[in-house]
Formats: sequence, C-alpha cells, structure tokens
Amino acid sequence: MAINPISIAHFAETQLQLLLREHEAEVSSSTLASTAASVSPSTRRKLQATGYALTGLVLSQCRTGMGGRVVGEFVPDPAIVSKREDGAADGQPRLGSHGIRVGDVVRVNDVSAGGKRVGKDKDMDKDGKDNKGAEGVVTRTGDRAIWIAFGSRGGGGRSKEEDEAIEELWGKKLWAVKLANDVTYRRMRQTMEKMVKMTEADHTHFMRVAFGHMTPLQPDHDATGPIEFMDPTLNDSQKDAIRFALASKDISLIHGPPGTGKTHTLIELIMQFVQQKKRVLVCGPSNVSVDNIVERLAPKKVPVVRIGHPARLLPSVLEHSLEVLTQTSDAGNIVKDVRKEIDTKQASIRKTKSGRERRAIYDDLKQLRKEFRERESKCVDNLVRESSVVLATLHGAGGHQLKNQRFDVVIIDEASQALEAQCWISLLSADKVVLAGDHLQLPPTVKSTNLKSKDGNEKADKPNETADKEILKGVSLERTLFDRLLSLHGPSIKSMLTTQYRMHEQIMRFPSDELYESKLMAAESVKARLLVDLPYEVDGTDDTQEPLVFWDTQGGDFPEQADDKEIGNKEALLGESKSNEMEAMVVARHVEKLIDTGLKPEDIAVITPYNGQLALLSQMLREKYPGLELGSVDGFQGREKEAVVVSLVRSNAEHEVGFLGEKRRLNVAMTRPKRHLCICGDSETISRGSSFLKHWMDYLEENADLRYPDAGDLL
Ligand SMILES: Nc1ncnc2c1ncn2[C@@H]1O[C@H](COP(=O)(O)OP(=O)(O)OP(=O)(O)O)[C@@H](O)[C@H]1O
Repeated sequence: MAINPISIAHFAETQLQLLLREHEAEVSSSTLASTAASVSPSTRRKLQATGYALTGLVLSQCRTGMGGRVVGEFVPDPAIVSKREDGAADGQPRLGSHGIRVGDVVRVNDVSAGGKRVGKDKDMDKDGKDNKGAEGVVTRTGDRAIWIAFGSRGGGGRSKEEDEAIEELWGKKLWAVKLANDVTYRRMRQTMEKMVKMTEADHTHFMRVAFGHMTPLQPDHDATGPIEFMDPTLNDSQKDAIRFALASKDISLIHGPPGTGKTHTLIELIMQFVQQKKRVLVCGPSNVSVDNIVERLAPKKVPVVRIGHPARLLPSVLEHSLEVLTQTSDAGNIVKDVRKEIDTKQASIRKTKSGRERRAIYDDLKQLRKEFRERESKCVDNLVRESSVVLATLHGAGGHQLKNQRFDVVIIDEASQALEAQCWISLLSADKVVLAGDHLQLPPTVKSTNLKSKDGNEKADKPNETADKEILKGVSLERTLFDRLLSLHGPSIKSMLTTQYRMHEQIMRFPSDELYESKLMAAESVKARLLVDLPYEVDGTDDTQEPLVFWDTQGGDFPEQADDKEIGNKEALLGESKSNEMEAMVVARHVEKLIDTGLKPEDIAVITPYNGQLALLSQMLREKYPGLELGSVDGFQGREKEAVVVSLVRSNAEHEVGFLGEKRRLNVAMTRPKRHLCICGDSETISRGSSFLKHWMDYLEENADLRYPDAGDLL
C-alpha cells in the first residue's frame, strides 16, 4: 500500500529550483563573486589580507603529478621581493602571509590580465584571446612556494585549452585567488536532472520506497543467518543496529545520538557486508567524515579504495587513494610510460619558438593524452571493481571513476548533515541504503533560507502526513533525507544506539529525557567521571567536582546588546548578531576559576550561538589562554571537550530567544562536554521561549549547581 507518495520527478524539479536559489545565495554572499580575472592591485592586496588571494608570484617549474595533473610550483616574484626586502636571511625569498590552504580551488592569473581594462573585453588579452587564467587545486604550501595541481578532470584528461592556459603563465607576474567550489552544486544538479528524466520503469524498488510509493520490505533475518561479530566491544544496541541493517531489504537508518559510537558501529557493519561478499560504497558529506572511516577500516586489511583529490585527503589515508593506487599498484604500470612521454613533450613546448612546431607538439600531446586516458580509465576501472569497499564524499560519488559502477549497498555516515540532493548522487548506484545520523542535531547549513524556526524538529520521529506537501511547496532544503524517511515510514525503519560514551549521567539526562525518549544510558566508564578525576593533577573545587553548573543571570542586570556591526561572513546567515558583555564576564570568570584548579585550557571549550558574543569572548580570552577553544555552537557539532561553557546571550524584557528556539542547536550545545557543563544565561528570558526551553530551565534549576552572579562584583 502506498503512503503519501511523492512524484519523483516533481521532487527533483523542486530540488533543482531550491538548489539554484541556494547556489545564487552562496555566490552572491561570496567575496569571490567580484573577483573574476581583472582586479586592481589594491583589491588584490585586500584579498590577500583577508585570506582569499596570494599575489606577487611567478611559475618556477612544472611536473606531472598524480592522476596526470600538471603540478606547478609558484614562488615569490624576485623583482617584488627585492623591493620589499622581506627575503629571508638565507637569501631565499618567502611568500607573504596568506590564507590559501591545501585543498582550496584557486585560479592563477596574470596580474596584467585585467586591471585597468574594463567593459566587455576585460577578460581578453592583447590578442583578443580569452584570458581567464588556469584553475587548479592547492596540493602543498610552504614558506617559499605554493604548489597547484591543474587539470580539473585529472587522469591526463586536461583539455588543450587547459594546457595552453598553463603555458601562458610562464614568465608572467601572477596572482592566485580562491574560488568558490561549485563541484558539489553541479553534481547535485546533474543528479536531480537525471531523476527528472527517469520514467516510472527506471525507478528501482528502493527509490519507490524512498518516495513513499511502496512501504519498506520486512527485514529478512533468515537470509543473513546468525551473525558472528568481529568486534568484541560492541554493545547490544550497536549489535541490534548491525543486525537490522544487514537484514534490511531497502532502507535502514542507524540513529546515533551524541557519543553513541555511530562510526564504531559502521566499521563492523562494513566488515560484515564484506564477509557476505557484498560491494559497499561508503560516503559522507565531508572529506573528514570519509577519511575517519578509511583510517579505522584500513587496519582491518580489507581492500578499500578512497576516491577524491589527493590534496584534500588526510595524509594517513593517501595510500588507499585511487590516484595513488593507480601509480603504485601493478595495474598502474600500464599508464606510467605514457605519462613520462607526456612530460617530455610538455617540457619541449617551452623550448620551441616556432608556432608550427608547437602546434605539432600539441597534436602529439592530444594523441598521447587520449592513450593515457584510455589506459588510466581501464586501470581505474579495474581497481574500483576489485575493491569490496569504495569510499568517497557524497559529491565525489558523482565523479567519472564511479560512472556505471553498481553497489549492493550504499552507507552514508553523518547523513543528517547532508542535503538530500547530495545523498542521491551516491544513491542512484545501489538498491539498498544504510543512513547513519541524528536528526535531532543540526541539519546542514543552508544560506538561502533561515534556520530560525522555533520547532525545527517537532515533526521528527512521527509519521507526518504533511511531509510530502512541505517538500512540494519547496519550503526547505534543510529537510534531510534521514528526517524525511523517518517522517514518511515511521520509527520502524530505524535502529537507535542507546549507550553513550561521552557524558556524565547528569549532563546526559535532560537531552535524553526531552529528545531521545529517555533511552540514552551512560556507559559505566563515563557516567560518574568528573574533572577532578582527570589523569593529571586537578584540584577538587566546587567546579571540578560538579558535572552541571548554571549561572543564572535573571534579574535584568545582564542585558543583551544588539550587534549591528558585521563580524563575519556568517552574519548574513545568522541575521543581526547579539552579544552580552556582562554575561561574557561571567563566562570569563568561570573559565579562569577552572584553569586555576590546574585544568588545561586545551580541555575547555567556550561556545555560544551568537557570533557577536563569540567575538567578545575571543577578545577577553583568546590571548590569555591560547589553548582554550572558542567557537560557535554550530561549528562545534561533532566535537567534544572535557569541560564546556555555554553562553546563551539572550536577556531582554520581551523574552525573545531568537534561534535559541531551535532545539537541535541547544541539543548540540549541551551534549559536547564529557565531565563538566556550565550554562550561563537568563532563565527568565529563556524559559519563555518554548516548552522545551522551559523544561530545560526547570531541569537546570533542580539538577544543576545553581549560582546567581553579582553584577557589582564583576565590574
Ligand atoms: N561499544 C563500545 N565500547 C566502548 N567504547 C565505545 C563503544 N562504541 C563506541 N565507543 C567509544 O565512543 C566514542 C565515540 O565513538 P565513535 O567515534 O564511533 O562515535 P561517532 O559516531 O564518530 O561519534 P558520535 O557518536 O558522537 O556521533 C569513541 O571514543 C569510541 O571508542
């Protein structure tokens, strides 16, 4: 029987519209929108100062790197350096300070490419040729040089235009500018376009279930038989989740509340699939989420291959990267010779003056490259086919390496942090999916809409008749696949991990009761841990022997301030920011007292939902305690610390709580600490925000060590 079916084509069309709007919002909020080829020297310097550019470069050498990409080495322009006199004592010129990092996509351009030229030929050089520079990915940065890999498609698949663009850089004064990386957007768009075009007959069983045309099939436990777990440390809820995911015929969700060992569980699940001779594609929304799994899987000796640009991978997982395997494995030998030949030819272009000879070399190169592509694609295909486990980011799964590859199952970690369209990039290649995540923490950041809803997750976990309508109205990109499936099919498609290995029981109790149906249990090893029990010397004080402290600033002496000034780019997303200077002083004093006990600043995090407050707290604390971590609540998702101090900021006569009303944000804030959580806020204002906030304030009043700061004392 069908339940609230959603038309797949209509869904994809709506997503396309929403994605377009999101992309436009992203581009327009990006400083880089205005930095096409031509900018003035002062803008270039400004861009360097704000971390977006690196000026005063020349190309010093080129070689063919991994995947047949050309890697250019860029060094400071000797002319500029001698003028600036900032060469090092050893006479080697150094790059100025800049914010370009490994993995950034950059465009390298001739400084004279634009400048004063304006109007329609601003991107043209003197010959009227298009002069957009060369785009690449930063592979390494050093004091004296920066290395950039060119060739977007890799695999020697550079086009003639790309080659020429690189050639053009020789002998020129250059600068590099960071570009917005729109690969993710492009791949989502392609996937949605594909889904729009599908006919009914193209829809797999799994797709029909995902859109409510069919109900999920019953899990088949008989088919999987008795399971022998390899990891002896797994707890019962983890084992149940693994059994459930193995037996599922189409969709299963692993719901992992904070600290419950989602990744730990996924590693065993992957191993079990491998033992059953299944091919598994493992994805996550970020490179870090994927590398985290590669690192933990690698010691298990299963053949794994990680797809992705080597510059963006953790060094520890490089040996499993497809591009490295293409070179180091036996299969890789067949491409080596051709690459050498390409290198030699490439180098000879520079020595050739005559245009005719150059053209001849380009023709040869074209042939060689074709050969390279064919051989490499065969090699890549073999390597991918021979691997039981392929790992990639969700958008990486849309790359050419996985074209036409089918998998028995796709596993997506941190699925509740991915846009649904992003998930579908990987999902079209399999008939079964396992999603791991927690829909009660924050969804991915979306710029084109605002996360200000007061009851962001009110509907989660309940079959929701209006889910389909909502999507068709195009209300939200923030609704994740994880959340939508749960609403569509109800909790029978999920299995929840219930033992958490992070928080003291008293820190865990409120989120467990309020959001996780009181199902969370604190593992024996963590339930009673206090700061004073840390393995290094910490004095026993009111703070270090107390898991939960509430500094209640009620009474009107700790009022918030509206912060109109721009503090960071995120302001556009967060709206006008707020701060609270008096409350910041309470936070600072608490931090000082903790550090006075011997607690290391590295073991403390101060987090707040408001950027205005973050800026204020940074001014007060950053210099004094460099090891202390200061951040936004949103940015701290997925992290943990021994002690966490949360500054709630809001304190006003109108009882406005703004986006404290989003309980997923508060859930993230209160579930980061292991041994000590200190909340600073005005219970009067906050308890009027929502029933959730009221319950929280009541809980803190009853269970926390309640303290009332004296404003006079602080001043
Ligand atoms: N069955 C277990 N027995 C003992 N420790 C465990 C078990 N499962 C997980 N842990 C520990 O719990 C911590 C969190 O586990 P893991 O890193 O797998 O979780 P995660 O899914 O990445 O994070 P989170 O659960 O916070 O989303 C780790 O320190 C891990 O060693």
